[in-house]
Amino acid sequence: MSSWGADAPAEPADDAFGASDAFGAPDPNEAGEDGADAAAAENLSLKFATLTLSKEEFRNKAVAKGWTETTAYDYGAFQEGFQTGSHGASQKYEWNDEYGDVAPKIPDLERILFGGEFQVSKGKHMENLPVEVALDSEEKVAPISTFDDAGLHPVILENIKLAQYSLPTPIQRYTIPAVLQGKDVVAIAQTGSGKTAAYMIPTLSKLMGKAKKLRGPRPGASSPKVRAEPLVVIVVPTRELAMQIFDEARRMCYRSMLRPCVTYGGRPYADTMDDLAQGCEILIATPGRLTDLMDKPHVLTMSRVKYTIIDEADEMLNTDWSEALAEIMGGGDTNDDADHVYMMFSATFPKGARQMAREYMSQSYVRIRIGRAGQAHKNIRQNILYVDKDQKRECVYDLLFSMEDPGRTIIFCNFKSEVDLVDDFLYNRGIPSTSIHSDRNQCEREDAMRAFRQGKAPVLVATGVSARGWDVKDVKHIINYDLPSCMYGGITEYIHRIGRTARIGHQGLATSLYNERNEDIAQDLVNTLVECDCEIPEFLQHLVPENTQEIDFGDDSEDEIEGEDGFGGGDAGGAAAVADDSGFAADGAVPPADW
Ligand SMILES: Nc1ncnc2c1ncn2[C@@H]1O[C@H](COP(=O)(O)OP(=O)(O)OP(=O)(O)O)[C@@H](O)[C@H]1O
Repeated sequence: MSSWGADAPAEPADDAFGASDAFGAPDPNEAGEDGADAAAAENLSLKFATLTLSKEEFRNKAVAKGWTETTAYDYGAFQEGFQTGSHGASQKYEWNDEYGDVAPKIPDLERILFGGEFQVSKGKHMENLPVEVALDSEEKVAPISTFDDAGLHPVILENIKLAQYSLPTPIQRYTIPAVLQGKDVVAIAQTGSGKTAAYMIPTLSKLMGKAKKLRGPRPGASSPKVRAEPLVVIVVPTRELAMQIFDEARRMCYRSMLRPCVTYGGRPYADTMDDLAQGCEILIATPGRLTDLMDKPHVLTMSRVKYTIIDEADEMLNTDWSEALAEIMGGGDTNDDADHVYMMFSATFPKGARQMAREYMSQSYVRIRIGRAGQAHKNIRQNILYVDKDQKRECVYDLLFSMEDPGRTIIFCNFKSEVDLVDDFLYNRGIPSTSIHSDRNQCEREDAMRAFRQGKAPVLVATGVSARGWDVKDVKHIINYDLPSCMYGGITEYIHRIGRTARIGHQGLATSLYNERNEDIAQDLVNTLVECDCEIPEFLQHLVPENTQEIDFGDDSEDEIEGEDGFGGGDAGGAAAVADDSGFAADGAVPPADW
């Protein structure tokens, strides 16, 4: 064990890779979410066990739990294109007009959509997530306590149950009623807090009852193809995220008339056209491909769109996308009726981005923020190690053996060339790793992601930019091989990277390799560690603020609460909800029992 590894705490065994079967169904031995046993109590204190296994013992244990032997890529096959179809062509529920009012179940499809890698279980540590709510709305938004009391369409309620979402998360408690009231929404909440379902559930629920009336044409005998006339457009910054949101849409549209489609750069055009020509009510897209299609009126019209949703909104408001976004938000033949609803979601929302968001939203939009914009949470154990540049690879190798139990790990590098080098290095040492970055062709990207999700390659090396929003089950360890520099996202990027672990009440570890090249992010890093009660290493102690209770995060959240445009309503007569002593919004709603 090297000196770096000695500093690296191994995580507790509760949520480890092996505890819920590496590739799908939860292990029956895993304590349920209510199993507040002694072990859980100990985990609550976030104590991490010290390493006890040798590398050989660890490897044997890892193999027993699903680590595969390394297998070389067949790069030739990737060049030939998709062998088994792109992810966008994945199976979904196809409505048949003969169904009448109640559509039948399709057990095989149900298993695909809600089982295996898609089967989520809420972790045992929801109480470590922030619950303070800042809400600004002209009209009262009464938070829901359960999905059953939200007035949702019965089909989506059934799908929520199949997805095993037992209770709404804090962001869902407020966003669902706001969307059901027909409001434009800007919502900010921590990574892994369920923002996707927060917009998907109420939007689809509202449309399900009226789908027959609202939906566009379907191909028939006289016209074998139709153009896509979506009712909902969801725009996301990366291809992988588009596929993931499509998966959630496939689940939530199950047994409904709403047909989801996804389009992204790299998905073969012919494939996309064929899919859209079968009918499309929900369109998930990356911005470049969407504007491309908007220029082809025989393929796509935006004239029926009732909901435009921007996920990872601060990334999308980034100047690189600003032109495409302006076109999507109001260009082309976009429906500009007053009832067109706009929504924006992210875990981070710098002040500049918030100002831009206001340009696109109606004056009475509802703003919902859980905790502080850009806040990490205490379920992520953050650890910073001082490592010289030329020792980083060895260090990462050792870190992979530092966990008490093997789990999925993502290693972030700042450069594509570094990603390739680190992946090669680990592969040559027998680690089942894979990698992803924007220079890879689409087949390689989808294959790498599939291998990682399914656990065939439980170590993924990636550039940070590509990883926004990824939700992969059982990611136990994030390693920042490089820390993001302030020129390239800084602490915002760091928060998104470490947020790939410890999702929805689980715990995880984030280890960052630090040296003098990272001084520009040091102060922000220390502030984040202090806020999350994580240990500050000796070499960063001098940056610990004197008053740790009043750290200036430079995010201007307080401005929002107090200012004219503020969250919390202020003079605008808004229905402000702030946390009471119990940490739940003091708005009269009864908090769910176990959040
Ligand atoms: N109410 C719920 N109960 C249990 N699990 C849920 C619930 N809502 C969502 N989830 C699950 O939580 C996980 C994280 O959700 P999601 O990806 O939407 O997070 P997010 O807030 O968008 O994160 P990020 O900011 O990183 O994109 C998903 O696996 C999702 O299926």
